[in-house]
Amino acid sequence: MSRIAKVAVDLSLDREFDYQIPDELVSTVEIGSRVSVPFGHRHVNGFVVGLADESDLDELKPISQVLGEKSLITEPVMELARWMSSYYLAPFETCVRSVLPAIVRRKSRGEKKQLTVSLVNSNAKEAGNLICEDLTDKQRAVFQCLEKNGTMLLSELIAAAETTASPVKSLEKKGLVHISSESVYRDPHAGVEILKTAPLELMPEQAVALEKIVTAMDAEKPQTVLLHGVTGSGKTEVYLQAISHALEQGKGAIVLVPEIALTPQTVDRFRARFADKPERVAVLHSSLADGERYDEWHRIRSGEATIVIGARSALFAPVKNPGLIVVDEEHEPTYKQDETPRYSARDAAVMRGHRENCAVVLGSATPALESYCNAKNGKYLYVDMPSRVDDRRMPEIRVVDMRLEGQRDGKRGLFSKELVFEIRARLDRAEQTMIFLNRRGFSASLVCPACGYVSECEHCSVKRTYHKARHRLICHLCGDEQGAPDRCPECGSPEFKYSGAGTEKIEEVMAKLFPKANIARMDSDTMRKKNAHREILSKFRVGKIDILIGTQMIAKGLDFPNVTLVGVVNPDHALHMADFRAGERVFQLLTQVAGRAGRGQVAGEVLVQTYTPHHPAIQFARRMDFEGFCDQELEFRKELFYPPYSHLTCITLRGKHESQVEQTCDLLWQCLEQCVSSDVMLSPPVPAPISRVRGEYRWQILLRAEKTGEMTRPVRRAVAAIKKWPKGVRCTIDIDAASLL
Ligand SMILES: Nc1ncnc2c1ncn2[C@@H]1O[C@H](COP(=O)(O)OP(=O)(O)OP(=O)(O)O)[C@@H](O)[C@H]1O
Ligand SMILES: [Zn+2]
Repeated sequence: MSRIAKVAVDLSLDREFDYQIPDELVSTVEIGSRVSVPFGHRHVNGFVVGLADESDLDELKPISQVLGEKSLITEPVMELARWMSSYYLAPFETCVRSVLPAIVRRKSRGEKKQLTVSLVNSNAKEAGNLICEDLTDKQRAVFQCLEKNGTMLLSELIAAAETTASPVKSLEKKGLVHISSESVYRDPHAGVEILKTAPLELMPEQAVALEKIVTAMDAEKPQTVLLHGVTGSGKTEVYLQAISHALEQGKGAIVLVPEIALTPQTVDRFRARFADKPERVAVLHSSLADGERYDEWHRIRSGEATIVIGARSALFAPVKNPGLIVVDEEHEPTYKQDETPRYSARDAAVMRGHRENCAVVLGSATPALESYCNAKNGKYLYVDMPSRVDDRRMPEIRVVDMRLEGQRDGKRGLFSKELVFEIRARLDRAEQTMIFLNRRGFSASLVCPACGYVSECEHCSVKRTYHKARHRLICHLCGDEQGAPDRCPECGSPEFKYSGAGTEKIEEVMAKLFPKANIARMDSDTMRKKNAHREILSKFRVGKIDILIGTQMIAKGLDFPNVTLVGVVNPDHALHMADFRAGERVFQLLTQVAGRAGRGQVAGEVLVQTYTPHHPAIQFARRMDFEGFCDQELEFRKELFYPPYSHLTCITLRGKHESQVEQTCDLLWQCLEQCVSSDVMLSPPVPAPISRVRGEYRWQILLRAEKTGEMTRPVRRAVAAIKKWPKGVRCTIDIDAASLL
């Protein structure tokens, strides 16, 4: 039995402290236990992160108390936190904290209790008759109510007997009723009924894929598999059957889905397959209430739930002995957390797989170039499914050159003639259309043609977006908003121009073009209410909506067989972003959006309206040529030593005073220059592409190297070398940065 515990306390000190484990706690303290320890003159809480037999210190204070019954962090998850801390250069304690939902960390007792009341025994009736005369009217009413209904919730009993708790208490004192407290499960799916689905008979490609995955799962050293399946190839069905295999082996499974694709539809598909024992499936995502999250997490910890489906942080779910971890849409940038620790859930999943000796499946129709190269190099097993279920045809993608469109009409409309024509054809045939535009609001910007004034956010270096319904100008970066002016604040001209359409405007114009159609819009503005998602999607499913307009919310994972047309409006602005992955992102997005069309009997069609029709990302997407896209993109990455040929670290300094930020950045760069080896490519400091956010200026330094370790050591040293780190300048280090904006 170890006698010394290493404890990370909740004080952001980034170090561990040794404590003695007192005799009476030896059997309860384990790695991951939540404990209370003396610290200076007070007590603080912390986690046991390690156990030891010896300490460098002679006198150790004892742990005062263990909070909760079970350790909260299992050993493999604790190891994962340690790996994150060293790989992503994040304080260990922050990593430990981030593997637990806040509510689980805060409350050692967070279950919801309910009081139930029952008659004491079968003789109670007789006893009741005997003593009925002794009872007050109210007590009698309560007694009779229980006689009639059996055990009742205290609250229901009080309501039914039209009384208060006090007569019930009196009856308890007389020994006639028993009041007990029971935990109630806060069910995130309360009221939603699902029917069990049977496994589908697999298509040949699916069968091969499943077989390879199962072999990887059963191997002595389970492997990571890249499942490259085109949209509609039935990846989800393969996941489901692979999970069944894990269950048969007595193991659990974790399925990660991007938050945005974590629609009720997706969750229901998993719940339905395992509906014979619904308690086996737990969900973890951001729209759960705290209590629901607490219960779901503890159901996993207790071993009741063995299948977890959730967003990024569900990777840390305390599933015992997982047999499979699935990362669906593995290319999604949202798997990268954008606060410390800046981990990639995909890469951390592969890491957890290694540690728990469990297979990992990364699935996508458009794998990230990093994963694709890992598969081609043999690091991952490559499995592909190049055709759709039932040999359904891939949609035909047409690129509409909006430059020509403009010339034809003399004036530029929002929609091309072709798109309008095709939508009308769908309405006539009672088929459905989706229109995708990755910009919410009404207009991207407000411009004064007279003096050239553009409304920009005061705190960020971006334009404000006009929201017409609310008649306000809103900054999409910091959320700052103000009323839209009637005339130009600079020159007073009343001739304002709003340019660059958003989803709100598309909806308005559509409604004018197709007055009889049912049109709905899905973006973060219309999705504020809790069940808005479910409502719109189920209306769309049953055909009550003809045209669904949306942002990236509608790009992924949705499976609506009656959608035969997808229109993409202006993917161009994403191409012009100052990020080396811009082309890759547009290619992925177009492929995903296009994948929503033609998933049923009727073939689908996709129209992409663009001002840059010849851009390779658009052309390769049109031809559905993933390999062609990769070849040319990889060539460019290789030439410039960008990922996947290197690992990339982005250091960002931010602060209110630009000169201070710039000077500190220069200083840091000089330190770095002295620390890095010749294997590291160090770029000089530059202002970030979005140079100001929330009133703070931002400067960046990029480092690239084949191995991350070659950068982390010098970066750590350089940051420490700056003795006088000016107050007000903050530094973030992003290893394997997903975005440079
Ligand atoms: N073996 C099968 N037999 C019949 N239908 C199937 C089979 N496998 C999957 N399907 C159906 O095909 C459709 C597409 O499958 P699924 O959604 O799993 O594809 P996917 O590859 O995950 O798609 P995407 O990446 O586009 O979201 C679904 O409606 C699914 O029920
Ligand atoms: Zn702003």
